[in-house]
Amino acid sequence: MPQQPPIRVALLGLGAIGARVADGLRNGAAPGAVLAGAVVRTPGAATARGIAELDLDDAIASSGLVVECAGVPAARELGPRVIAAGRDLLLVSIGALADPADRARLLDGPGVCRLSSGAIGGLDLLRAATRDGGLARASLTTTKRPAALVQPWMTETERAALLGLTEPTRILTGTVQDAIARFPSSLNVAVALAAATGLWHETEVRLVADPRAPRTEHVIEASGPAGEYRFAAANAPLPERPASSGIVSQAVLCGIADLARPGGAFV
Ligand SMILES: NC(=O)C1=CN([C@@H]2O[C@H](COP(=O)(O)OP(=O)(O)OC[C@H]3O[C@@H](n4cnc5c(N)ncnc54)[C@H](O)[C@@H]3O)[C@@H](O)[C@H]2O)C=CC1
Ligand SMILES: O=C([O-])CC(=O)C(=O)O
Repeated sequence: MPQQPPIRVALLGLGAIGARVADGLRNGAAPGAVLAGAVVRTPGAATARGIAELDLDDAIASSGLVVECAGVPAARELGPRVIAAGRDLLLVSIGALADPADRARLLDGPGVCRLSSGAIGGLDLLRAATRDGGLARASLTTTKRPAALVQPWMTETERAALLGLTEPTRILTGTVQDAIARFPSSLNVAVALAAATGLWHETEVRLVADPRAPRTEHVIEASGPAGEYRFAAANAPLPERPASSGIVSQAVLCGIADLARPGGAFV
């Protein structure tokens, strides 16, 4: 069989997850894929790591796949440009799909937008369960350390209260839209759950700040005529950025590998 040329991957964002994905690509962790370069916000941040620094147009032109790991605002702003140019996009900041207009710009092509499973699992089963009205309701309960949940919109008093917690405390109960608006770098998983089930308005999101939580937990519960489902993940947080789970870069590398060498993937 003739060998396929490797798929060239451009990263959008080179923070905690992006840097690990870049290292994985350079170490052969996604066979059939090579790193073309990265789009960064701080000039020099990619070249300092020996990675070609690209602007978005270069990234689109010089790659077969753009992998977004730059956060929800960047995904909303730049993701649609990738798709409009006909280039495929692997989205990690799934929160960019929360707004229906952004969702259409990202999902309606001509480029293909793939969604990373990121920090959670069970989305394939829930997607199947939701067909023919099989799911009526869903919830996500996420637990993280308080320091990982501090947000720019918090007042000094709110921030101090969060950091001073001594017991597990629920700090959000709301819709998927509330969750991603208030915690855009912590609750992409809520939007991933809604994207899989279509239960954009019927999903309740709860966020718990636990000063003693050794891991980041995501518990998904869903039910309806199709059955009852419960998935729990307890992920080790990234040491350099505890807001993100360590598993996410591996999920992204699995996704890239599946796109580079189709076959054997669960779909
Ligand atoms: N789907 C999921 O399960 C998960 C999704 N995420 C998403 O991944 C994002 C990245 O996570 P981390 O790497 O931990 O965050 P991070 O803050 O370490 O990295 C984000 C990087 O993107 C860069 N960036 C921001 N805007 C940019 C732009 N316009 N152009 C180029 N670079 C830009 C920042 O400078 C930073 O280096 C999170 O903000 C979140 O949206 C994170 C964890 C789980
Ligand atoms: O990494 C995680 O555990 C989840 C996360 O930050 C997100 O969904 O934005």
